[in-house]
Amino acid sequence: MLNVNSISFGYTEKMVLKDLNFTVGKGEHLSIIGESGCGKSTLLKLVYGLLQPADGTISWNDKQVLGPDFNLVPGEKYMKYLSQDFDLMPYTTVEENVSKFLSVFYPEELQERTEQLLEMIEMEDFAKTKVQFLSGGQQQRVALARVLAQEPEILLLDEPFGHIDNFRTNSFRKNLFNYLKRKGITCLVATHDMDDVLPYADQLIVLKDQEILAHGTPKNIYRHPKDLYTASLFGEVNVVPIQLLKQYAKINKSILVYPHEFQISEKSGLRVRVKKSFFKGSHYLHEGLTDDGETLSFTSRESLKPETKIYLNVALETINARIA
Ligand SMILES: Nc1ncnc2c1ncn2[C@@H]1O[C@H](COP(=O)(O)OP(=O)(O)OP(=O)(O)O)[C@@H](O)[C@H]1O
Repeated sequence: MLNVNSISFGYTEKMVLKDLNFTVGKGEHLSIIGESGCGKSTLLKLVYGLLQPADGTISWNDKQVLGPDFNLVPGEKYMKYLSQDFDLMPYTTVEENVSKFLSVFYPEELQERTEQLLEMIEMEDFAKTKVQFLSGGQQQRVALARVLAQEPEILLLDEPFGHIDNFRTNSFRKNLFNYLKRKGITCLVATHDMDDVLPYADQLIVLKDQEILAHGTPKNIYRHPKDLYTASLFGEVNVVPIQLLKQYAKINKSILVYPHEFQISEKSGLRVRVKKSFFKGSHYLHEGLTDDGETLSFTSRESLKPETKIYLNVALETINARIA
């Protein structure tokens, strides 16, 4: 188990992270999200031992991770960190880059493992291509296979699909996260992409103002966002006074409503005039104006003409869940 215990850190006197505490079990997937500059990469570097915490300890199975003050060559053997720099050998082939870390004493196994890893990154056809001739996204995939060839117990990934196009990302992401689960490799992923988080992460940490603002399962944090900051990390969100939705309500409070949580009615509810519509593939996202001049985002399956008047409603159970 990875144990991060009261970690604080600053590059200067100003702290970037303050008193962080969490644990990650063997084979678990933890995602770290938060606005740009909130300290996601810094946290991964601390866990890897590249930075020295000002306070606190980090340990893996009760063995302390030593930072650069105590470790001449920072980084632990059982842990791999894939940063934005890929650290590949450009003048050798994809195959050689990956197999370099496999044992040469078992040539058959070496060949099989290399093929397995190339299949996982969907680069079988590039086995004999020199890395210098690959695109950024392809290099990122090779870097990942190379790291996995070293069979780490923990893998730290910083924006792992940042250079890979959407077309590839979906299948590659699925291959990778399934592979890590199968092998029982613990992984910590710093990301902006909710498609990395919602389907795969066992735990989610939201960072803000040096601290952990929310910590739980992705489902729980998504369904019960603590505040606008957290909800906004998942996409568009509305802040709606309850009295606008239920006039009889005595509570003078606002709740967070995701666009798809509005139900559209032609008869009753909160009256809105459609202003703009955006085609999103599976649905339309609309911007509408209430009689009070508030802009709300909501979705529908069908297109809506500008200036159409419709009524929005939110299920009582959603309202109750958000008030709580
Ligand atoms: N080497 C450094 N020296 C000084 N300050 C740094 C250094 N690296 C990062 N910082 C600062 O520390 C803070 C956290 O940076 P970090 O890169 O960890 O954020 P992040 O959440 O990973 O951002 P992003 O999502 O944009 O990658 C930022 O304010 C950044 O400017």
